[in-house]
Amino acid sequence: MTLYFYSTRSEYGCFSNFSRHGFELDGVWWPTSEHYFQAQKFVGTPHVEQIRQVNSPRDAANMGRDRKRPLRPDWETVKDEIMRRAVLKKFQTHDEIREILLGTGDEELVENAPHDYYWGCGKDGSGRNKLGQILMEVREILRQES
Ligand SMILES: Nc1nc(O)c(N)c(N[C@@H]2O[C@H](COP(=O)(O)O)[C@@H](O)[C@H]2O)n1
Repeated sequence: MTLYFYSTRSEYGCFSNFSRHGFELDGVWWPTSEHYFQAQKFVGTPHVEQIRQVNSPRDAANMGRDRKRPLRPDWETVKDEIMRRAVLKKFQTHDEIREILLGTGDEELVENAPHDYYWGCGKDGSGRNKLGQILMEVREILRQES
């Protein structure tokens, strides 16, 4: 069976990077994994702290996607690893969502994001579902740790 997630208000909403599950990484507290992921696009600049401090993950995403801020040149090669680090730390930090993730067993996890063909499955299901894949990798790591 495939388990789909997207909205933070629906079942498995805690799998979304927009879920309000903060964590400490790189010596500071991040309100969501979306904040961390978007901020890393601008590592070494003041935009990192600006994004960390915005209230909502939607605002963090809008800032991160705004190409008036110059994207770090190696972004395409580092973005998957950055997402993996953030998602792992999020689920290591919060017992209740770690149990939800482990409770999905070996089911396939898919981010049902209609406009995102990289992190999600896209409108027609043909997307790469990288976030779902990373969640399944993280689930395996957590299983080994438990
Ligand atoms: N809730 C939500 N809304 C969107 O519009 C989305 N694209 C996603 N997917 C998430 O977007 C993040 C990556 O975005 P960019 O690579 O900066 O475009 C990542 O958290 C996806 O899971 N979610």
